[in-house]
Amino acid sequence: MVRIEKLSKSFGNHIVFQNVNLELNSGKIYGVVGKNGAGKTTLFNCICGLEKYQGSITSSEGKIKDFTGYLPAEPYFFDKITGEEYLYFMCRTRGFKLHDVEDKNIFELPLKQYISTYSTGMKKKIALLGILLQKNDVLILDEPFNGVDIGSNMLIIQIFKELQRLGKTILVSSHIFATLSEICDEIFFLENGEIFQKKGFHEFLELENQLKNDISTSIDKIKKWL
Ligand SMILES: Nc1ncnc2c1ncn2[C@@H]1O[C@H](COP(=O)(O)OP(=O)(O)OP(=O)(O)O)[C@@H](O)[C@H]1O
Repeated sequence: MVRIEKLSKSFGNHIVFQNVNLELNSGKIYGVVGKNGAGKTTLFNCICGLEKYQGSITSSEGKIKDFTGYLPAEPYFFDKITGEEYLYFMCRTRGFKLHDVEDKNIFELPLKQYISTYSTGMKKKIALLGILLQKNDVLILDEPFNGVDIGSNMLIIQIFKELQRLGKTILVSSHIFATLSEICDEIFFLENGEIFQKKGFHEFLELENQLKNDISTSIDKIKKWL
């Protein structure tokens, strides 16, 4: 379990969020939604130890980075590394050797090619495959569905369900609300520096309606000049 207590993060005078308290339990899928700039990536970076913060983020299982796989919205790769080398590297960082790499190539990626030649969606898939092969207990995924083809999106959803069955913890951000409401046990809504926890079908529906209401003013405006 990951426990987040009194978490606050600012960049200079800009408060991203304040006094956030969350618990991430095993076998659960947590969604994160919020407007562009609401703080989703910043929250993930704090949990993964990539940003300084105030408050505490702890786990009874030890150091969070030792059992957490992070998929950034725009994954970074070394120059001149092939897909296959990357997957071997990712497993090596967890102290084991990767076998039968082609058999693990569920996204049918050209593993002998340099990742620098991959498309945006292919880069996301190789990064996701890397953290899946590591067999992390916690997965933090920043917009995993973005830029990925329809079939792979369906596959990713099924992978999430399988990981949940295995007792893993998933924290996932997305701008596709229907996908999140289908797969998540809880959705965290970031707004104006606060996080609101939504649980269950009715609260998800309420949140979706709230998000729809938020855009109604803009729609009224655009109708006047479009
Ligand atoms: N390194 C930084 N320095 C200064 N401000 C930052 C930095 N990183 C993020 N911010 C600011 O923090 C806020 C939250 O950014 P963040 O990237 O977490 O948003 P987000 O919810 O992930 O947005 P998006 O949906 O567009 O990906 C934004 O106002 C952003 O401008």
